[in-house]
Amino acid sequence: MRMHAILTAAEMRRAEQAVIAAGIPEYMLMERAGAAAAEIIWRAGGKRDLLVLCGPGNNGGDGFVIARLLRARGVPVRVAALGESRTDSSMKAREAWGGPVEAFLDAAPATQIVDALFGTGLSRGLDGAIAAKLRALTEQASFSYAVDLPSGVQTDRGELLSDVPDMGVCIALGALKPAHMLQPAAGCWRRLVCADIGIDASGAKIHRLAPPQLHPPAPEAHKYSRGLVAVVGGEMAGAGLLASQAAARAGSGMVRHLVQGSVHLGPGAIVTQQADKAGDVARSLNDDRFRAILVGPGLGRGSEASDRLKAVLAAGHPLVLDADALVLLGEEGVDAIPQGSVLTPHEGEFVRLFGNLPGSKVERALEAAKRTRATLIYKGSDSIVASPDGRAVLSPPGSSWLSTAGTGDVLAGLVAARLAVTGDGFQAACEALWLHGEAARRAGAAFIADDLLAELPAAIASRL
Ligand SMILES: NC(=O)C1=CN([C@@H]2O[C@H](COP(=O)(O)OP(=O)(O)OC[C@H]3O[C@@H](n4cnc5c(N)ncnc54)[C@H](OP(=O)(O)O)[C@@H]3O)[C@@H](O)[C@H]2O)[C@@H](O)CC1
Ligand SMILES: [K+]
Repeated sequence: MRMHAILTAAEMRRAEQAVIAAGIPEYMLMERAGAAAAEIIWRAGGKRDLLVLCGPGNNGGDGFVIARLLRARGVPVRVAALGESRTDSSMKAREAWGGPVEAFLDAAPATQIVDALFGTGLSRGLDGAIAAKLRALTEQASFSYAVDLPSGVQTDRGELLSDVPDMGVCIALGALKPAHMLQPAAGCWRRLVCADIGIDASGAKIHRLAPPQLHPPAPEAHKYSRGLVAVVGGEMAGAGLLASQAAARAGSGMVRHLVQGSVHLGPGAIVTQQADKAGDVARSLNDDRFRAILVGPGLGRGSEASDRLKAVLAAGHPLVLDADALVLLGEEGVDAIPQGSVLTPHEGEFVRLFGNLPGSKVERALEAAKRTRATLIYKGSDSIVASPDGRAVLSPPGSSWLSTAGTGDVLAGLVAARLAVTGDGFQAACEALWLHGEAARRAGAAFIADDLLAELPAAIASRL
């Protein structure tokens, strides 16, 4: 399994400095970056006419290298620049290009365009006229490539500091940056490729979500050794049932669904147990064989729900806290969250729990994990798993069809199952997030949350 490292702009600069200190000049790195990008462009666009847009820094320098190398392959190349080149390496690359350089705002369109205006050194939004010209040229081109990042994208936060047109391919250089995974930036291209330029990113704390390595049950396994899960439901039985089924299909040995009222729904494999009062919940959970308890889906937000939640918090088992449990904890305060729990907030729940924390979504997720000493899945179209020890995993954009009722309940059930199986909150969160995305991919279009359940066995089988 290959874990893609994600480096912030500052970490990227440090990694670059380490390579330079080891004797590779900066210009050599620029040549590598330009060569890698040129290869990708050549494979996609061949000899179609190309316009390279170069900025004043090293991103522009990469552009000049790309222009020179593709010209040498017989591509009709023009270059347009935003003024003079300002770094030593980009001046060198411009000199090596040696051809004409048009004024950016006057550049005529081309079949292919390369955005090498700004990369990790972007410090503010593009001027209106420059952004408008970049959009016009991009829309007039049939092929468009962003070098490292589309110009206007903030590297660490994934924000758009000015208007960014839709690009065809984004060519990340050396390592992925947070903006390659975070929205809205991650929605600005159709394809993302990462070019290796010899940067050592092995110390990275942030990675892209990778397909997990899963294992079948051991030969001597039985239902309790595989992990007993409880799903503590409440007012709305359907949500708890979805979560229970997800937990049952994601590798746990047995699932008990504690319901309010005499509701007996769902497949026979799920043990439905009536637990009307908080005391019933406490009694049911008084069993050492539980490896994970999920509470939140369908719980409700009234005083009864609050009492049920307290019974769960006091039970002393590894917990997955989702949905209404997070809302109730938002009122109660995060101090009530037992250390080592897994929390699965979406944006609204996150803000209720932690307020408006500063920084990027990654920094906010890590700060919340540190405060609660819990693993977080900070959900969204750019979900993040954050550990209190500082590790974070960022999920690439998945199926937008997941934005439908009940998919969060399925994810919470998956986390509970994987927690019961692995005993490790961070690993469980990563595995669950990947399985959820993979089930959605397999379910195709216009699915409902229940459809994800049927896809789980195949998603799991693909990783054994
Ligand atoms: N790290 C690596 O290992 C490697 C990195 N490489 C490449 O280098 C890139 C980073 O290069 P970089 O640091 O020179 O920054 P870059 O993005 O070219 O822009 C900085 C310049 O733009 C200016 N400027 C900023 N915003 C502006 C605005 N809105 N409007 C106008 N001007 C604006 C800014 O000026 P200032 O903010 O000081 O006014 C400065 O002059 C990286 O993305 C990758 O492509 C590879 O070559 C090799 C290996
Ligand atoms: K760029």
